[in-house]
Amino acid sequence: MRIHIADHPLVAHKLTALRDERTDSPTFRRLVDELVTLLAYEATRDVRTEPITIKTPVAPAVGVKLASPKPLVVPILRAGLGMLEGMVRLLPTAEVGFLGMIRDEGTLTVSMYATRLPEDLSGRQCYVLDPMLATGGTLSAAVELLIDRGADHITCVCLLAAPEGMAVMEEAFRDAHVPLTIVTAAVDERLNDKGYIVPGLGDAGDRLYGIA
Ligand SMILES: O=P(O)(O)OC[C@H]1O[C@H](OP(=O)(O)OP(=O)(O)O)[C@H](O)[C@@H]1O
Ligand SMILES: O=c1cc[nH]c(=O)[nH]1
Ligand SMILES: [Mg+2]
Repeated sequence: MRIHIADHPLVAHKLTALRDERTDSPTFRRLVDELVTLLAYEATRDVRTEPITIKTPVAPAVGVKLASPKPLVVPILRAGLGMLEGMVRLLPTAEVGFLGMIRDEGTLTVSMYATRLPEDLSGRQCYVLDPMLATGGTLSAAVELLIDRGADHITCVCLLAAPEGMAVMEEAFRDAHVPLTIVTAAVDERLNDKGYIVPGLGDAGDRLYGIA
């Protein structure tokens, strides 16, 4: 598994504003959108392209276009939905699949309540969107499902990660034959006893959408 921590002053600036408890929902949504655009630039470094020839006003030129099959972007509901627009803006040919997942706040175990994905993901590059990688229960279950359906290249885009969640992902996919990358804006200190990232930003879903 490859881990990329986006080390850029604009990323750090936006992340600081996101963490701030005084940031209201409309501003939080806008900052998530902007931050994803910056992370998407890194996350799509290996996106497959194919050559095309076009004509400039002056001469023919060889360029590239996004390859087929189309990349698949998979936001994990709810909070991952806040990252969708920022991602597809940079990947306009992408298709979008959905996973609805929620963790029990007491036991921290995850259940999947919605799945809307192609049955066969063979040959597809997949981009999983989830702002928070905490215990890793959610993201590991999502990645496992994509691998089971044949995805052959998976990149997870997270705003924040905890070391505990990173370790769970490393262990779960140690022997995976699929290239797996996690792109995140920062790795925080730890989880608290309720499974929240410290210092983190609180509950990403609630801060985006308001209801628990
Ligand atoms: O790494 P984990 O310990 O599994 O926690 C991370 C998950 O928790 C949050 O989702 P939540 O269950 O709060 O659902 P929501 O997005 O609907 O708020 C977050 O959006 C992640 O999906
Ligand atoms: O800190 C955390 C952990 C899980 N989910 C969140 O939204 N925030
Ligand atoms: Mg939540």
